Amino acid sequence: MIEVDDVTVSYGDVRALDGVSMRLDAGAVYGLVGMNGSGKSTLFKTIMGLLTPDSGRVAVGGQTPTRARRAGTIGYVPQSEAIDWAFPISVREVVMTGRYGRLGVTRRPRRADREAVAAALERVELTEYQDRQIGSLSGGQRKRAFVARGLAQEARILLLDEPFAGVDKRTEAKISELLRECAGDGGTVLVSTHDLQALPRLADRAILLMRRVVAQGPPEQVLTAENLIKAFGLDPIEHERSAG
Ligand SMILES: Nc1ncnc2c1ncn2[C@@H]1O[C@H](COP(=O)(O)OP(=O)(O)OP(=O)(O)O)[C@@H](O)[C@H]1O
Repeated sequence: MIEVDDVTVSYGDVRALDGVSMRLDAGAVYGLVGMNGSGKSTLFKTIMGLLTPDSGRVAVGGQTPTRARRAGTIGYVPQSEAIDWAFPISVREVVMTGRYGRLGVTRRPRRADREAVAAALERVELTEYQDRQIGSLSGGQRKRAFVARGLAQEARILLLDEPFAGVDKRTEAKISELLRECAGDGGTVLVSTHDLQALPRLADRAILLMRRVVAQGPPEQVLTAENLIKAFGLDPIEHERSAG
């Protein structure tokens, strides 16, 4: 569903991704793990066609990323920091933006759109909050609103940039369950997370990123001490010993 082949992406002199390759199939959840600055958001933006690689190739459902995005194939839940929470828009309207690709030129939602939005709000348990301004929700509720937008879009691919940051365990479990359902319905889900403990339950496959792919495969095979040291730097205990 997503093919990333030897992709290198730079911001001026900063090389954010260096020869990254991966293949993401339909019907699975992929957990993307790496330290701050390892290139996770850059990878999402590249798959979305918002950044152009210096070299290498990305295909999304056999199309270029830009075409796939414009066709509504990809649902994207950005990092909270990337969203303007003061924007005067209700929770329901945020979720409706997931349907924009399907609305006609009038942009007027049809019954099917309203039903998809209502169903998505129900699934994330935000029905009673639908008329609130998006910025008036708590951090976890905001995340759920954006997950609902991805669900309402009915995209075959869902990319989520740290949907668990700052949410409580119950919300994390709820979002995880929804992502598993999406994969169960044949979707491809790529989710970045810092919660290594929850990864085996969430993801079928883990991808450890440090500008390059350090390891990818079943979570238990990827999250070894050796790989984590490669991806996150020095083992803190070893570091203390050698420093002491
Ligand atoms: N717009 C930009 N201009 C210049 N450098 C950038 C830009 N965006 C990201 N970078 C750099 O590219 C590298 C990868 O950043 P990216 O945001 O992809 O990391 P990340 O893994 O998503 O990090 P985090 O976990 O902190 O969100 C970092 O070194 C970062 O400083």
